[in-house]
Order: sequence, then structure tokens, then C-alpha cells
Amino acid sequence: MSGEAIEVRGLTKRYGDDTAVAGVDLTVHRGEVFSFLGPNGAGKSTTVEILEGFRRRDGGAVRVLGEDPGTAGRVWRSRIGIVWQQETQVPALPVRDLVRHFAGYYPESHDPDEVVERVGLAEKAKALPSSLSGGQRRRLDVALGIVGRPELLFLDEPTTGFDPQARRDFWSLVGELADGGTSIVLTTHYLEEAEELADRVCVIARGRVRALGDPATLGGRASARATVRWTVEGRRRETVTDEPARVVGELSACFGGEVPGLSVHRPTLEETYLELIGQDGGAEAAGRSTV
Ligand SMILES: Nc1ncnc2c1ncn2[C@@H]1O[C@H](COP(=O)(O)OP(=O)(O)OP(=O)(O)O)[C@@H](O)[C@H]1O
Repeated sequence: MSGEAIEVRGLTKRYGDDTAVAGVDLTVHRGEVFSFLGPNGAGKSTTVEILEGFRRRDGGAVRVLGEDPGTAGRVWRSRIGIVWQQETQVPALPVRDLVRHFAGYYPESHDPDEVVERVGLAEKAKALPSSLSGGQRRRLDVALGIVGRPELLFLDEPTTGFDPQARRDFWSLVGELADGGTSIVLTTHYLEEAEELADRVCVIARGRVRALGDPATLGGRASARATVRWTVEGRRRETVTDEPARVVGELSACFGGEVPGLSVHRPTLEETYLELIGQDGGAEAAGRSTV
């Protein structure tokens, strides 16, 4: 049995004549936070739904927690948590009762009250889901996804609708889950979220992996040329260099200490991402490619 959380080799999926996933290879290590990035229609949800066992693949080998999700049974499913992109349909029960109810499906669930507290819904414990705001409703989905103490957690655009503080709180919750050994697959359109949370990111466009690696070094980011900017007599100056430290040292010597208006810029994850997906960034996406 594989020791990895997820192993995917040559995964393909077609919808009619359109190829949504065109030969994806990837591995998610145990305890890792792994993030999918890609434009609308890139094939992320299709890939993730195959990994979750909710979509049939056309080709390739897939192992999730050591089993083929296409044939794995209920015990395997109880080891997995999912926070869907769409609101989870739930019975009209108060928040606390609902989380308790879901906890009952799992052999080793977390304490439901602790989970309600941890997602920031303690004040809404007696409220019905229909009375929650959009961001609170999303937090409830997160609570339902984690209460079963999953070994592997799928988060599909989990912080949509969160206010900035709720997003920070959620990030720290994900960090705690990862520190506790949970493997996490995150799909997000927020680049800063991937950068904050992910050990590795996988950029997908038109059903293919365009880049996979540490967000700090993705696409040669860390070694990319830097732009050094400064100000002389009210006018902005800049130079592009492979050696920003040397340039800053020379400027500092020249100015006799502080350099006015100094900044050093390397490509952000967003700039690198946009470069990687290039013209594939449009909405039409995977469909037109062939395998
Ligand atoms: N059930 C389906 N039937 C036909 N085509 C589909 C189906 N589901 C997805 N597709 C197509 O497969 C391609 C990939 O879609 P997918 O939902 O996997 O993209 P995505 O990367 O998750 O996009 P988004 O960021 O918008 O959620 C798209 O061209 C989409 O139109």
C-alpha cells in the first residue's frame, strides 16, 4: 500500500469530445498542504472530484489513502473530509445539533462543541443554517468537513465570502490541522491563500500541470531578476538585476546610509502564476485540447 496521501499517474477525463484532464501526474505527501491553482475551467474540480471518488476517470492510475477512489468503500470515505464549493445541503437543525449529527457518522470524530467554537460559530450554536450570513454558512461547511477527524481533507474554495479576519482565523485552523498530521488538498483562486497555506502548489491550465512546487520558488520565482527602485531628487530610478544585494550595497555606500524610496521587487506568486497560465487564462479552458 502506498505511503503517500495521493498518487496520480496519467489521469485523463473527457466530456464527450472535450478533454478536461489531459494526463495529470502528481503526488500529495502525508501531512502536506497541497494547493491547486488554475483559471476557471482548467480541470481542477474534475481532478479533485475524481480523487474524492465522485467522478469516473477515463484513464490513468489513482491512489488516495492507498485505495482506488473509483472502487473504495465506506470505511475509506470516513477517512476523508470534504468542504464543497457549493453549500452542503443540510437538515434544518441548529448549528450545534447539526455538527453533532454529522459527527455521529464517523468512528473517531472531534468534539462537536469544540469544532463549532473553532470555526467561530459558538455565538450561533443555536441558530438555524438558514439564518446564517454567507460567511457564517461557509464556516458551518468547514465544521462539517472537519468534524469527522479526516486523514485527508479536501477544501474547494473554502474562504469564499469570508471577511479578512475570518480568512485569517481559517488559515490558522488549516495550519493547526496540518500540524496535527492531516493531509490537505486546497483549491483556491486566492493566490495569497495558497502562498500562506500550501507546502506545494500545482498550477493547472487546459487540463495539464503547468508547474508544481514550493510557492516561494515556483516557476523560478526566487531566482528571477529583481527590480531595485530608489529616489534621487524626487525622481524615481530603477534597475533590473540578478544581484539586488550588491546593488543595494552600492546605493547605500553612494548615499552614505539610508537609500531614499528604496524597494526591491521580485515577481509575486500572482505575477508568476499569470505568466505560467499565459494565454490559457481565459474562460474557455481545457475543452479544446486533445490527448
Ligand atoms: N459535467 C460536465 N459535463 C461536461 N463538461 C464538463 C462537466 N464538468 C466540467 N466540464 C468541463 O470540463 C472543463 C473543466 O471543468 P472543471 O469544473 O474541472 O474546471 P475548474 O478548473 O474546476 O474551474 P473553476 O475554477 O471554474 O471551478 C470545463 O471546460 C468544463 O466546462
